Amino acid sequence: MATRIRPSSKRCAVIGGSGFLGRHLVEKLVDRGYSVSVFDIRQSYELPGVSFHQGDLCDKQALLSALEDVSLVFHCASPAPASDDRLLFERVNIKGTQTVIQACIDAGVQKLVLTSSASVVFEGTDVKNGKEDLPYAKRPIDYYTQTKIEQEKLVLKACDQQKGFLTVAIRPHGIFGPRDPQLVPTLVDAARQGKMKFIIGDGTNLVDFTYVENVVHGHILAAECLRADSPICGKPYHITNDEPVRFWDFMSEILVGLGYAAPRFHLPYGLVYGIALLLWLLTWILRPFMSFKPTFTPMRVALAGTYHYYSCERAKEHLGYKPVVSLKEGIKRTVESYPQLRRGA
Ligand SMILES: NC(=O)C1=CN([C@@H]2O[C@H](COP(=O)(O)OP(=O)(O)OC[C@H]3O[C@@H](n4cnc5c(N)ncnc54)[C@H](OP(=O)(O)O)[C@@H]3O)[C@@H](O)[C@H]2O)C=CC1
Ligand SMILES: CC(C)CCC[C@@H](C)[C@H]1CC[C@H]2C3=C(CC[C@]12C)[C@@]1(C)CCC(=O)C[C@@H]1CC3
Repeated sequence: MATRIRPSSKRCAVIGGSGFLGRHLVEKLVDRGYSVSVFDIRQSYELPGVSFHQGDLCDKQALLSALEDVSLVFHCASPAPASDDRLLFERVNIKGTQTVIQACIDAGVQKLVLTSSASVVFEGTDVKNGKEDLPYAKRPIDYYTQTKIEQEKLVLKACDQQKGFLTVAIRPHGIFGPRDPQLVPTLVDAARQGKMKFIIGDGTNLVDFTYVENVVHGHILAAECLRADSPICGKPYHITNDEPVRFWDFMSEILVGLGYAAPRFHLPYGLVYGIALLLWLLTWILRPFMSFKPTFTPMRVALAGTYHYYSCERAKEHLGYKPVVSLKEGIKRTVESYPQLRRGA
């Protein structure tokens, strides 16, 4: 009888490896001696030691060719959270994740590490030092979060120690760093349009912003700790910088670092949220006639005006996690990485 060759434990696949977090993860894995297959709907770079497989993760056959001889899979693909395409989120984050799980099982993959989000417990009201045992949001803030909840449940439920298919979910929050296409570019765009003069609320709300290398570190630790007898099987883990910061101080540091003025004038949270909701409704009604994307969506206002920071004690205890880059250093590296976004550039 032919014996099945056990895939090398240093051979892994990163689904979503062309994206912001995915690429940082791929680079670190290569540094650590892994050979990596990237599966993504697009290819955005080339790197020695990395093979690229372009395809849609909803296509099992396409996935299977990228998972050949792979023992460990990271799934960090998702449509952009700013999209309001509910069907796309459902197709990719829910149905696509079912396909990823099935493809992993069919290909004999032993470990699946999902990039979830700490927002799966966030309903638009304060979360202070939230732990992993908080219930999933009953009223998630948007379709993106709604489908991240379903996605996480699917992956954690698929964990089967008897069958040797092990899963774990990493819940990062507010990832930032070089090449991030969302946070800094959106902020600078708003500043260039003169929209960053106001602080929503009293400006004291603490939130987590997590430097991308810390998120990568959490993923790799989870993958390396995932064994049939480990307590981490089938569990979610918050990964943060462990340095909650005032939302508006963080935004101001980035803005000032890039040469823009920090916001100064306060506006009441309820008023801004109400206006954002009205605008959102209006753009939704007028969608067939015009396309207009407001900067201050209800989701962004909720994130800008409430507390949302999370405990990473469980990750420290079970994974040996400790942030490797401080918030101050992360901000410095991020600001330096965007010369094209500096004021006047
Ligand atoms: N950024 C953040 O602050 C946070 C992110 N997360 C999670 O981290 C993960 C990575 O996020 P981030 O790096 O910021 O996102 P990116 O959009 O930069 O990366 C996601 C990648 O997945 C690709 N992708 C999208 N749909 C498919 C598909 N159907 N098949 C194959 N590939 C696909 C994207 O391609 P394309 O760009 O063409 O769509 C992109 O290359 C996501 O799961 C996100 O939910 C969690 C918490 C916070
Ligand atoms: C215009 C300003 C008020 C806000 C500009 C910055 C925002 C674009 C970002 C501030 C918090 C960020 C955040 C996310 C995306 C970018 C921000 C809204 C996520 C929604 C990304 C995906 C997640 O899983 C959760 C994140 C929470 C924080």
